[in-house]
Amino acid sequence: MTRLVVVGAGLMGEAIFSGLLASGWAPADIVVSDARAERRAELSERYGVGSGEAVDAVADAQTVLLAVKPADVGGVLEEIGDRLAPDALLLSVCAGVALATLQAGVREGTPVVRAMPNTPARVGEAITAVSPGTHATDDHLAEVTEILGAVGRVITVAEKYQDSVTAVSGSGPAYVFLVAEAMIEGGVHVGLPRDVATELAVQTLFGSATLLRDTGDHPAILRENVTSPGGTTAAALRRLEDHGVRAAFLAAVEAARDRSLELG
Ligand SMILES: NC(=O)C1=CN([C@@H]2O[C@H](COP(=O)(O)OP(=O)(O)OC[C@H]3O[C@@H](n4cnc5c(N)ncnc54)[C@H](OP(=O)(O)O)[C@@H]3O)[C@@H](O)[C@H]2O)C=CC1
Ligand SMILES: O=C(O)[C@@H]1CCC=N1
Repeated sequence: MTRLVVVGAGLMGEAIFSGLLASGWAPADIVVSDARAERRAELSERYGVGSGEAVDAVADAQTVLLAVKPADVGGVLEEIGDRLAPDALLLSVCAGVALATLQAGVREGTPVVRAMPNTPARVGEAITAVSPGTHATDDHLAEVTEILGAVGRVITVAEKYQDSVTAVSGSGPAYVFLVAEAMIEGGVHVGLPRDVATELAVQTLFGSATLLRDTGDHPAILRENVTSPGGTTAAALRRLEDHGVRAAFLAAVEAARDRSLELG
């Protein structure tokens, strides 16, 4: 049996299976299936993994990772839903797609887990929230935790939180990259060479995230530590508040949550 068959080897599918390879999985444990034969061939060549048509590959899979766009899920499940091996596990990372929809697309009794990872999986620093379906046991959750734990941290949440999780951590890297872009542009605006501004911004984000995670201190405390009375940071934060940055983040997360609900 193939340990993992990836159906939809785009950005997220590749991020996960390449992370698994980096963590020590053998290429022979993985088969990738994508809509385009050239993409399958390219991935097979680059990583040494197997490749094939989804409809054939899933019949021999221990776990099927579903990583196609939400709009393609219905068609893909029609194609592969009744081809999964009787005890195979379906693991979906598709935004907004509910466990009920996934379970309705496979044979009765098939274990299903819904998950929301993020692209830092590419460097082993993802955070993934998983929600087990009706027939997923602790052993299935352990298998999912082993797969997604190879590319970062894993937490379990009730399915009702998945759309909100998507809005915070699934989409979250994009918010951070936007902040990075803006900080770099700010540096260039005040006269720094672009490469210097980039190094300063990237290491500042990395260092700040590490400080936040490793100390466990509340972000407000860490922000206060940087903010000298009447100093430079206070002047900058005043401008950010004037421009409604905090409110913009609240609205953005809410919009992402609502869009996830719509996608489902
Ligand atoms: N990108 C992200 O940050 C995150 C994405 N997700 C979720 O992951 C899923 C994939 O997203 P992402 O990787 O960004 O999207 P991509 O478009 O990069 O990947 C989807 C892949 O699925 C392929 N595909 C389409 N139809 C089929 C089919 N019938 N059989 C096999 N493969 C097929 C596509 O091929 P082709 O290009 O030829 O159409 C494409 O390579 C989405 O559901 C998304 O919600 C979850 C967390 C984070
Ligand atoms: O933008 C999206 O819909 C996907 C889901 C989370 C991140 N990317």
